[in-house]
Amino acid sequence: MSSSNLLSPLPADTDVTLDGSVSTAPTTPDGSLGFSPVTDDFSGNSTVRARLNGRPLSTTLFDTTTRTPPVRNICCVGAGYVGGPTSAVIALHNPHIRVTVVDKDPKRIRRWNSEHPPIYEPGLNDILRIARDGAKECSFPSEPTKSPLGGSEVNSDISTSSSDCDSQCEGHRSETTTIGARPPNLFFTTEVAKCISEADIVLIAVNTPTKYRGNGAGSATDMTAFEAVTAVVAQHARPGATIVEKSTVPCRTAQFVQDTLALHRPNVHFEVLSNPEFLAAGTAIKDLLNADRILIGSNATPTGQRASAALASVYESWIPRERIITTNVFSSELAKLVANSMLAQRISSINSIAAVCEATGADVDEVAKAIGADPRIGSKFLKAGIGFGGSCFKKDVLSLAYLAESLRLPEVAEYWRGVIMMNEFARDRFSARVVRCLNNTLVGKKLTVLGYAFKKDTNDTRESPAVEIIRILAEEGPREIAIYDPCCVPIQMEEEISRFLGPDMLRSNGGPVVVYADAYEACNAADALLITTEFDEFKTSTISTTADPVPSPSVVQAKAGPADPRPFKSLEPTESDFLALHAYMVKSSTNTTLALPEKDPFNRFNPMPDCSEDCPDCQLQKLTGVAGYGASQGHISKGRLDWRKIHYHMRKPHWLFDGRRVVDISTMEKLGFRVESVGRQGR
Ligand SMILES: NC(=O)c1ccc[n+]([C@@H]2O[C@H](COP(=O)([O-])OP(=O)(O)OC[C@H]3O[C@@H](n4cnc5c(N)ncnc54)[C@H](O)[C@@H]3O)[C@@H](O)[C@H]2O)c1
Ligand SMILES: O=c1ccn([C@@H]2O[C@H](COP(=O)(O)OP(=O)(O)O[C@H]3O[C@H](CO)[C@@H](O)[C@H](O)[C@H]3O)[C@@H](O)[C@H]2O)c(=O)[nH]1
Repeated sequence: MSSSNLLSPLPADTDVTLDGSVSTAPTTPDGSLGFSPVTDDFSGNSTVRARLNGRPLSTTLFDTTTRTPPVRNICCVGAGYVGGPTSAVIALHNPHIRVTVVDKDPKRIRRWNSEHPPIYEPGLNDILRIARDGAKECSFPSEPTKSPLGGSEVNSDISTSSSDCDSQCEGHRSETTTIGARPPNLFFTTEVAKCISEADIVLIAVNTPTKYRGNGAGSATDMTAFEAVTAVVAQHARPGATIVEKSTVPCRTAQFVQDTLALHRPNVHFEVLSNPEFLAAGTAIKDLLNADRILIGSNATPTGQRASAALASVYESWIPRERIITTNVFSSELAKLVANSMLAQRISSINSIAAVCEATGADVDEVAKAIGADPRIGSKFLKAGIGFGGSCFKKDVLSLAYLAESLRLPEVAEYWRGVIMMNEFARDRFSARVVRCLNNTLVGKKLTVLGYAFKKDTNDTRESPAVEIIRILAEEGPREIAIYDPCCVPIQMEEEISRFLGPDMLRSNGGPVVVYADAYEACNAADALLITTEFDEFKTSTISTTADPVPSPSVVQAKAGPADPRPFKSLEPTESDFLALHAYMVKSSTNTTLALPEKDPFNRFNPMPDCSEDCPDCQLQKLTGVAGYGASQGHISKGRLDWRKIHYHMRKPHWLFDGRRVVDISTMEKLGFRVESVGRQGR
């Protein structure tokens, strides 16, 4: 494909062939194939044939000798948790590529084009300010300065240094580093078809939840959004474009995509790749910037390999080549489901052992430490608790189980369903323990649930075990179920509880649930406290019955924030180097008069676009009067709870049920709490 075609996109309805001439290939009208990638054709034949035009998935009609064309334009369909941050990082590290994120939801797109994006992830805003808004040239000392705390001080040094001497002089070159200006290369829009038609690579990153009705309900993947996007891509993608599955999809979905393309555009060549995402909520930017692996599945044909190499080149802008794993397309699809299923399985495994510990006197944390020291097992993902939540683990384990059932492998399906069963067992065992300890009646009692999000440092509540625990406790008729979460916004929690558990659950409608913005008010006069999310705020505070131990150097460093990343590894700093320095400067700055988004120690950022009238973050700020309260600022720790104060204002006998193993049991018992902990024998 000639580069001039790549740079000057044609209208959405114009087809251009690889050699640049206009194609006569027809574009079919809207339509759906009604395909189920899981239940369709599982004959197990190694040569898979495209059913619609008889062409094998890997067949090419094209000259395979030409070099991989450079990628100049990427379109990501789906501006959600995955599409937004992934595209932002791709754009940050590839300033020569135009990255456009498209979504059918205009409200979501408006928010991406504003000061308050629809999701909060630490570090995301700084990346948007560079890639979406364009950035100014800036310079800074190449070595750490003596006064790391003086953000503005260093800033003034920079301007003196860059304006007072010739940038080519010897002294300047060794003391000052300059990072160039860049125009915006990240865009958010609802013009789905147009942007697809302009792209060399189309990433599909739409939601693929569990089906909630019909065949396979509660287990199979709901491919509605993915199928709809595939049809649009098939009609509008430019010939020769590479279509990438970024969504988590059932194994063999690539065949469906290829079939759809062939149906709509026979005789036009497209490559289909699988490139699943492994980021976790709350650490998305860190995970993307330092990905331990990038997985790309492709056809084994020369064109498949070329497409894979082109996508790999995008990641190679910041990920070392050796971390990019290439496989066949179905292996890649399956690997994503297996990665999540194995992580979920580890949690269920340790939670099954927690039940054994509770019955025997062994301690699950001690067992986890002992087994985790074996490098063949490893120590991660062995924290026992009330079970995993989140939008991915349950749905992906169920999708794998459904796949196995579709392949007539009921034993495999049953094995993986056991992971979900154990997860529910962990959660329900905890609620049952609370009720049992409280004399099997909650009538007239106040219980306080600490933590509503599915994991710490996020306000994401999808599939949070706390929700089901609240439902079970409410059935026992307590006087009050108080809820406090350091990260979630109370009015949003109330809205969710009303939606998931019914409006009658709320105190305002006569129910037992009251949501608090203050932990101490939530715990006041409580009969029992339940820790349901592993927030650091809930850990035993240093205000204890014993003197504080001398903190270790690593603890001192952790409190001080990130270290100065200078001098950088390479002479030409990367955008990641800049962000690391920026984070260090902002964290070290003592200037608290600046609102967080305005903190710009190097004067690199342009003004951010305004929010629209319907921005929920702005509305929330107006309502609460607190700037930065809510998702836009993310989680700003309020510090650890003062457990002594909480104990003083609670009712006897001071029950504390630790569902996440976060408190120090002996300290809490010395304070007077009656502690019941997951994975430890109770009274
Ligand atoms: N959330 C995570 O942490 C995570 C991590 C790894 C992988 N995944 C996978 O990535 C995929 C996306 O997940 P997500 O969390 O980003 O979902 P999401 O719900 O946050 O975002 C999906 C977006 O797609 C848009 N969309 C749906 N249909 C569309 C259409 N026809 N045209 C244009 N836009 C459309 C929606 O409006 C929405 O904004 C899923 O398959 C998920 O399993 C998610
Ligand atoms: O030892 C542990 C570790 C985690 N959890 C719980 O497990 C859940 C999931 O945690 P985590 O994996 O950190 O968060 P997710 O954002 O759900 O990320 C998972 O799901 C994503 C979506 O597919 C993947 O991309 C990530 O790699 C995968 O970690 C949370 O409820 C945690 O409390 C435990 O109970 N014990």
